[in-house]
Amino acid sequence: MIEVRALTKRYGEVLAVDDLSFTVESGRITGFLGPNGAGKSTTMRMLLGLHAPTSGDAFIMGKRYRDLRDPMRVVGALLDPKSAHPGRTGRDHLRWLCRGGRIPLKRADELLGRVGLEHAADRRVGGYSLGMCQRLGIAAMLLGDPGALLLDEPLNGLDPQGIVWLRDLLRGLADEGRTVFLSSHLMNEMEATADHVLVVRSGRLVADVSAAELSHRAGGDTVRVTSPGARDLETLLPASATVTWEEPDTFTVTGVPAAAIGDLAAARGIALHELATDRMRLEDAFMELTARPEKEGRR
Ligand SMILES: Nc1ncnc2c1ncn2[C@@H]1O[C@H](COP(=O)(O)OP(=O)(O)OP(=O)(O)O)[C@@H](O)[C@H]1O
Repeated sequence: MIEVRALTKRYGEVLAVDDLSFTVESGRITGFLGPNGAGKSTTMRMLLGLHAPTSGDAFIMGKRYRDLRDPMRVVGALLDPKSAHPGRTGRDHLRWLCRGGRIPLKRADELLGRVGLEHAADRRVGGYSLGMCQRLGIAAMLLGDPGALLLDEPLNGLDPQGIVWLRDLLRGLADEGRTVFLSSHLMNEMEATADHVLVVRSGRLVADVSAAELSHRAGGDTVRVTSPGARDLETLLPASATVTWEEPDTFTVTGVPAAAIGDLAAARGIALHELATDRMRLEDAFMELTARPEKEGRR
């Protein structure tokens, strides 16, 4: 579990984190979402003892980072994928971290295999692609088999296969009961990855909700339906549905999920030529939450 209480960080005139309080539960993936400059990295750095808070507290598994006796075994972090020394090989980098954390050196090879870098283990990190650096960073994060994981924008620089791979890995880690906390500035990315989302704006928490709840706040998804029997289908929709006609055979509808529309059409033998959920609505919900028309929250 990760806990932040009234955490505040001021850099001169800039209030980067403003009286932030939240809890990140174990056993699920929690997204830390906010536009650039919202204070996500600063919060993570304070959790990891890299920056001192101006006031407030940050706890990992019930303790301040500086009070952890064996930090690599409690928390793993992926902050800057390019932090490994470019002149070292991937294996040497991980072994060097093992030595610092009093972790058996064989963990380096175990993790290189787990992240799919065994073939590049003896190449210098300077020649790694960004995606390979991310994988090496993830291996480093997991060396101590920690219960809490913090990842700052981990999906940046990964190709689509890499994104799916990382999502599966994080899901597996959460299913093992670990606390998985990752930041992003992209709502759609979070929606596909996280179970729960903390939204920050100007250093303040503006939402602490499930991804489904955030979608609900946007008024639910809009579903686009094209069917030669569209008029008939409309008459079958529940009272909660709000229909907007776009073409003689096409309407968009809110208040009823796509699956329910598909089931209705199937039950009445109505052919569907298109049944699509507009995911952009979720992005809209996020934009609305994080829009900053005035310098709200800054003092
Ligand atoms: N070391 C620093 N000195 C001065 N200001 C800083 C420092 N680090 C961050 N800031 C400022 O604090 C605010 C929050 O930055 P932070 O990097 O935590 O945001 P973020 O949500 O992680 O954004 P991004 O996605 O761009 O990394 C920004 O206004 C930033 O310019």
